[in-house]
Amino acid sequence: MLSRHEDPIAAIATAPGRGAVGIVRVSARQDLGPLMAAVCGRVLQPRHATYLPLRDADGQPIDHGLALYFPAPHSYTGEHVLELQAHGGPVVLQLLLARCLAVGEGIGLRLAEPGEFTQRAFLNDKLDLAQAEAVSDLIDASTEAAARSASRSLSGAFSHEIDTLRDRIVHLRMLVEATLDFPEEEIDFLEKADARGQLERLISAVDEVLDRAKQGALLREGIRVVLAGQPNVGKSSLLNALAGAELAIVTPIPGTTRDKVQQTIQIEGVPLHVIDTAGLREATDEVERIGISRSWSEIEQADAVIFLHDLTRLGQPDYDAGDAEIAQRLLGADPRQQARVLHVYNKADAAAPAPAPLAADALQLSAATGAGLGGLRQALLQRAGWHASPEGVFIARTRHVQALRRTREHLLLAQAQGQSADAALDLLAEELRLAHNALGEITGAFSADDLLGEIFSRFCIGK
Ligand SMILES: Nc1nc2c(c(=O)[nH]1)N(C=O)[C@@H](CNc1ccc(C(=O)N[C@@H](CCC(=O)O)C(=O)O)cc1)CN2
Ligand SMILES: Nc1nc2c(ncn2[C@@H]2O[C@H](COP(=O)(O)OP(=O)(O)OP(=O)(O)O)[C@@H](O)[C@H]2O)c(=O)[nH]1
Ligand SMILES: [Mg+2]
Repeated sequence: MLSRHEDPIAAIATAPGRGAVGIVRVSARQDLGPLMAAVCGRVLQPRHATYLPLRDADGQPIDHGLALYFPAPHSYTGEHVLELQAHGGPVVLQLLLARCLAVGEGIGLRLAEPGEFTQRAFLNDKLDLAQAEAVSDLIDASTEAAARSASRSLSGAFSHEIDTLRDRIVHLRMLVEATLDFPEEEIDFLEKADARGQLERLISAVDEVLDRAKQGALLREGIRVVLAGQPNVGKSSLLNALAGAELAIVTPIPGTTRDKVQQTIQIEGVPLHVIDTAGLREATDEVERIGISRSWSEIEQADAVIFLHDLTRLGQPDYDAGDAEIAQRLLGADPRQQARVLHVYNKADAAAPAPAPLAADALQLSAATGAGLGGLRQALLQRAGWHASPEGVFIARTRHVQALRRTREHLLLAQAQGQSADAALDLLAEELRLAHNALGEITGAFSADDLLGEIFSRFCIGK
């Protein structure tokens, strides 16, 4: 990874687009005195907002604004930071930015890459990697619950849990390494410290954090729910009912929806990306055929599939044959496929009650009246695996969940080594080392360069 002392020394600057107030932000390891003198006309008092004219090369004010100077290391990035807060028009900000870049040419001032301010904060130990990711997750949060849990992760709640686990692994590693170094005292060291008990409790603690991280990842990423079924069963009506808006076209004509319609809704703060698709049938029309093949590819990528049926048509031979054909392709013999699929019967308002015995976990509802939608929302949350209350969740990513899973696997292997009669201590030590490494990837103690590049390049410009 990039060493903390070899990061590029170029100074960086950025300005966002339109807003009430816009900030040109400069971060550099080099002295910003000359830049301040040129643009602000004076040396600023550290960490105090000063109202002054921001001047161009001819000494003419570009704007009057607030200037803030944060001398290193007490800044967001840990470098010297100068902020010029001006009126938020794009032209004003571009002029101000161009002026800074011209004055800063001597110190190599250039435009910042996406995420580069936060990357520098990470490289200068202001934030760990999980906190840096939380900055981006906070900005991109699609629900209030996601924003609150991102803020919790940014404050270090998640990192603290990881650091606590890491300390416990380090302690165990120390015991085992000490035993390896002094083999004659083997039994004493590990027995006396109850190393086996410690390892067992550590695995439970990892399980607990893993569960919370899964909830956090769910809150960040949401799940993809596809509405599938024969034409005219009410898929588009159900999307509209869930979203509370007329998003998709609804008509009595079978084959109305040709292309997918996607909308993100939230249920208890969990984002659900709901996708309405073209009704599934033997299509004769070329356009419809393409639509239907898209439906199937959406179904393949879904986390959950709502297989929608029409209560008013149950028992009609053509209709039943159509459903049977879809069921065969959708469910097959694979139990994992079946776990994804939720059977939902629509048009309960227009049908005689339960015309045929339905599967035990099937839901009945009416997209037209909204009856039964609450039950569907709960069933979707359950399918998603959501069982937390948003207050206790910190934001997390799939990357974190995977690292925790690998940590857990190595700890289990270490435990297996420790339990065998002729415990191979060197193998146990190795598994603990691997568990330590896997956990370290979360906060960035052991992270490859390409991973860091990937994480920061996904930030918006200016963070
Ligand atoms: N104007 C402005 N607002 C902003 C930011 C910014 O960069 N500029 N931030 C950008 O994301 C966030 C705030 N993040 C910040 C984090 C640390 C420091 C800072 O000065 N840290 C020093 C001193 C800490 C202290 O006094 O407790 C330090 O870490 O040493 C500033 C902003 C949100 N609002
Ligand atoms: N009575 C009643 N009619 C409904 C209900 N939901 C949908 N409909 C009607 O069923 C017809 C088809 O609804 P859509 O939502 O367009 O059905 P779809 O499954 O999207 O159809 P395609 O796009 O053709 O695949 C429309 O006339 C709707 O008004 C319901 O809950 N009750
Ligand atoms: Mg439709």
